[in-house]
Amino acid sequence: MAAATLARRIGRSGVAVMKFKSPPVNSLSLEFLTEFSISLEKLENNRACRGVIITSALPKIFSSGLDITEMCGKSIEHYTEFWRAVQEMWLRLYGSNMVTVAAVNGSSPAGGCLIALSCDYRIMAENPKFSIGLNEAQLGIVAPFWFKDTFVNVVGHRIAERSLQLGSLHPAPEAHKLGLVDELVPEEKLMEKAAAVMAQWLALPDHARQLTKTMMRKAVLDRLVAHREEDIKNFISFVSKESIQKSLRMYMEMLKKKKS
Ligand SMILES: CCCCC/C=C\C/C=C\CC/C=C/CC(=O)SCCNC(=O)CCNC(=O)[C@H](O)C(C)(C)COP(=O)(O)OP(=O)(O)OC[C@H]1O[C@@H](n2cnc3c(N)ncnc32)[C@H](O)[C@@H]1OP(=O)(O)O
Repeated sequence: MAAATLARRIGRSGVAVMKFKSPPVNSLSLEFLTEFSISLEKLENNRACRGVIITSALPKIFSSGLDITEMCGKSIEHYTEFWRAVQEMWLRLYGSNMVTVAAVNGSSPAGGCLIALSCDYRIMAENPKFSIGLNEAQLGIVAPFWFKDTFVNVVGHRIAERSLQLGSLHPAPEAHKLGLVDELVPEEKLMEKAAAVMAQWLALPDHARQLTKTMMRKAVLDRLVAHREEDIKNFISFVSKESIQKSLRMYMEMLKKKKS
């Protein structure tokens, strides 16, 4: 891979640590997503690995979500490849047999939030400047049904409905209150806490935990598998609309202006 987006390490405890490292904001480009999926596949196939902690090597940002430039002014072929890579990443992570813990050490909008939601447990740094949520509506786009399903499975229908319609980004304390993250800890304690949670989950026999996880997640995973091609078509037709392209361009401009 051209860019070193991820570092991973499997300790004697059978736990890998994956650190997102794609400056400036760990946006999920096609290359990043491909590398992430391959890394997950390798860990999944490694019998020595029973769990993975996902965090960021960058200060203040866990992941800024899907790389918006991948959805602007590109060809149908590119959109197809990109969206398939997004689907693949989610199918691997949400369907993983490993214990997955997100150590959310920075802001995590949209696709970044999806990664955290797809893990078994979320611990977030208790910094109110860090926020997390599915804010797609704020960009004038719509979270796909499997983003929504993943969200509903974590926080329940009512909270998900309100949060999705408003495209809310919840500061860490609010995210904790809503159940979007399981725990808040001081930033310097995040990895220590993630390791402790991991040890607790790994204390159970793998087969019982894995079968239970499959039972809880299968319906949602199967729904995307059954409608994968249709979902790609929907993405392409949605993102190809001039009105959507305009919204995305304006959002990127707003991000740039914010700096000046
Ligand atoms: C009913 C029919 C339904 C059909 C539906 C079918 C399909 C669905 C269709 C579409 C769904 C698509 C789903 C998308 C999910 C997503 O993930 S969209 C991405 C959402 N992400 C965001 O909104 C985050 C935007 N970024 C920020 O808020 C901030 O950057 C930050 C993360 C909080 C960091 O702030 P900070 O001040 O530290 O940094 P800067 O803002 O200065 O950013 C630095 C640099 O990075 C660029 N950038 C930031 N985020 C992104 C990104 N997501 N993609 C690409 N580039 C990004 C930013 O522009 C700066 O660039 P520079 O000015 O050139 O330095």
